[in-house]
Amino acid sequence: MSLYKKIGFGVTAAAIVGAAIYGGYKVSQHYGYFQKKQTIKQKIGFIGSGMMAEAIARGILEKELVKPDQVMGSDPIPERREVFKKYGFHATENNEEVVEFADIIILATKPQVAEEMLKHLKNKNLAEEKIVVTIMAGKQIGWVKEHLGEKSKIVRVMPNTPLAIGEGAAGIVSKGCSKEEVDLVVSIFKSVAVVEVFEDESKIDIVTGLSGSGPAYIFRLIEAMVEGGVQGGLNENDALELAIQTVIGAGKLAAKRRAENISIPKLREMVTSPHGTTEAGLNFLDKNHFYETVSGAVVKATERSIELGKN
Ligand SMILES: NC(=O)C1=CN([C@@H]2O[C@H](COP(=O)(O)OP(=O)(O)OC[C@H]3O[C@@H](n4cnc5c(N)ncnc54)[C@H](OP(=O)(O)O)[C@@H]3O)[C@@H](O)[C@H]2O)C=CC1
Ligand SMILES: O=C(O)[C@@H]1CCC=N1
Repeated sequence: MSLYKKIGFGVTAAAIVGAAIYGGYKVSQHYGYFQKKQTIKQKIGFIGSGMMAEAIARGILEKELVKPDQVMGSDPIPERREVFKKYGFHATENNEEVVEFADIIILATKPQVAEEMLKHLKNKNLAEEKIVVTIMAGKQIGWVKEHLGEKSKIVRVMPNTPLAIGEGAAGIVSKGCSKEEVDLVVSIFKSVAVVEVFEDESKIDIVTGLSGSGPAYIFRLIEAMVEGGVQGGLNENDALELAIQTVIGAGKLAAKRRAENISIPKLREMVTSPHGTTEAGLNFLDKNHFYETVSGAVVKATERSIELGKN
């Protein structure tokens, strides 16, 4: 190819890429083709601007699904409102203001204060016009409908905090919504999470025990691995760096190899040399019921979710 042609091609390609990015398209890093950047026009309101509300709002902002002025959060705590304002979101003390503002209202208070919070949501338009998303552990759609009216359109979502960096996992069920309304909520969460949609609402309690609470189990695991490294003589910073990367690497490897039908036990075997170090570590875990302890934690958290739904 002549130098002129090479330069000509380069300039043309750069111009196409530039125009595409300007027009809201981005080049997929993985596949090298143009993708339309997903955006939504609906306004999102959070009742309760705590940890999970921030994770969702931050995640969808960083994905550029919404602009900051499409988001509002309410909270009685001034510091939480300040956190929301720092992202450029609207923030208020008044839940009614969120209901007025938003097309999609996310109920993000603790389940223990849900009854009190719902009692005060008296906005007449809520039932007919708005989609209500509840992320509250345990609280069933039927229970929310008792407060907001039979006609209300409710989607129950169980997210987790890695949504904040686009690496979440979420379970979704809905009642009283059109297919388009459910698809809209699913697409919002899909922009920042792997999403499983269920028919049977009781699955959401299990999702809560597994992936909703799950990040905390992994953080506890990291804490314990760091402790082991420090006991062996590493400094805490090095131990933390290595433990975090081990969790990231193992998680990514599990995801990639799963796509190639390589099972998790097989991946474990690939680390475990006969009579080697891993075997010694795993034997200690087994002797101390690690497997039953972790699966039991998921069951206990699931049971707590069911219990929270009864109160
Ligand atoms: N954190 C997580 O990883 C996940 C949480 N969830 C669910 O998300 C919900 C929120 O959890 P999380 O973010 O951790 O909790 P937070 O306590 O961090 O957030 C809730 C916020 O709501 C405020 N609040 C209390 N009452 C009201 C009210 N009447 N109106 C408006 N705001 C109010 C709270 O203030 P104050 O502290 O004064 O009560 C608090 O700032 C829970 O229902 C939880 O089950 C679901 C999945 C994962
Ligand atoms: O601990 C909780 O109750 C909430 C629900 C899932 C994660 N955090």
